[in-house]
Amino acid sequence: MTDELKRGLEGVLVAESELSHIDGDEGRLVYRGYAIEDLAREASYEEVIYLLWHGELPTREELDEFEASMAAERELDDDVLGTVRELAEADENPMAALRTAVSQLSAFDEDSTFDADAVADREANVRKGRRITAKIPTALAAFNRIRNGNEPIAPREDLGYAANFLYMLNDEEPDEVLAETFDMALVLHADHGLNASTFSAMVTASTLSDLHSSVTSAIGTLAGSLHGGANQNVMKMLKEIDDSAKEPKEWVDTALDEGRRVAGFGHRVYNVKDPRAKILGEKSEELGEAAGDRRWYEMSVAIEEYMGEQKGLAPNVDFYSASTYYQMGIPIDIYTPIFAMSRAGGWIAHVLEQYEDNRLIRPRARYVGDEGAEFVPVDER
Ligand SMILES: CC(=O)SCCNC(=O)CCNC(=O)[C@H](O)C(C)(C)COP(=O)(O)OP(=O)(O)OC[C@H]1O[C@@H](n2cnc3c(N)ncnc32)[C@H](O)[C@@H]1OP(=O)(O)O
Ligand SMILES: O=C([O-])CC(=O)C(=O)O
Repeated sequence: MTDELKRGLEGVLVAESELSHIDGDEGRLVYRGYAIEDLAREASYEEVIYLLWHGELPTREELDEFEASMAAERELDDDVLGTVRELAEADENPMAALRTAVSQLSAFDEDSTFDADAVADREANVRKGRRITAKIPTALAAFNRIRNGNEPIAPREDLGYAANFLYMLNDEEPDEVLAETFDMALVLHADHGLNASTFSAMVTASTLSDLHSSVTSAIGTLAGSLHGGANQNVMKMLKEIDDSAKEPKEWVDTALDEGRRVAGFGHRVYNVKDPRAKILGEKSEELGEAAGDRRWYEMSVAIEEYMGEQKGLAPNVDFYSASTYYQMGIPIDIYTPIFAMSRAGGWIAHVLEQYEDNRLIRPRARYVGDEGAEFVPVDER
């Protein structure tokens, strides 16, 4: 047993995984051996989660079957839709609403179980994983429509995962550029080693709790501003800079002087620019070019250059996803739930892996509290 303290578990190896590999010095990311750049360009989100869950890229036939089986699971049970409605009408935070809805899904899942002998059943977990992943977009799109005074749009089975979400969100089929850009963003966010939310899912699974609990834990963990919550804070910063007509530098100087973190910069594993930020930066630029408004992209580039000079920090995945989603017309406060929609594929893959070779995850803390305190009964204190 070592007594070396690793705050934030930095660098601590706790598992072996075949899912994703990050080279933080070279800025490289692979899912099961495939470079993220190739997957982003060539593969759909469904193809990528098939790869993560089943270990190999699907054949055409396997992909068709997998897509159809996911698409058939998109509808929400009326009770879950009722909960989503209540939460939307109460103006709940979208991540909190998603967390609650995903938790409730287990009540209507025929494979739902807390039986220790059954929680790790791989086939049942793949079925549950398909249902959870298929239903998250429906819940999120319905939530957004209801809080804006609109009725939810029923999912369509003939559209891909990405296109169907945009269709349900906007009551309009997206054009090819929007659907492909969104699909690519989902591919880029699908997995990333033992990030905090994935680890949270694994810790939950390691107690032999169930998949719904694992994904619910992960959603709660992703929500924080040091993790998935950063993407919306990036866009808030860009909007604030735009509204104030300040130079991006000035805004950053003020934030740093006040000891605040600049959202979208820094990473526990990357020491260089995140490869996903490169791809999303290109998308952000293309969207700005197409709209004849390069403002959001250029402001982002100015911040990137200045943060590099001032702090030696490079953008992470959240930085350019913000201006990409904004230029796609997506509401800012659902950027993090969209991250969850994608990362669900990775969470489930890691939970499947955890169950295969499970050991309870349980680190320890160095006790620095008092010893030998003498107990005094409450009325004598
Ligand atoms: C999908 C994702 O989860 S990607 C990450 C998304 N989160 C963000 O973008 C939020 C902003 N970034 C951060 O807060 C951090 O870079 C993290 C949490 C992502 C990584 O943090 P860690 O590896 O734990 O680094 P740590 O928090 O110890 O920071 C190291 C130093 O860099 C500074 N730093 C790190 N990131 C930033 C930032 N974005 N802005 C300003 N300073 C920063 C810290 O203040 C600290 O400085 P100090 O040593 O002088 O106190
Ligand atoms: O890996 C991490 O620490 C953060 C994360 O989820 C990502 O970058 O996608």
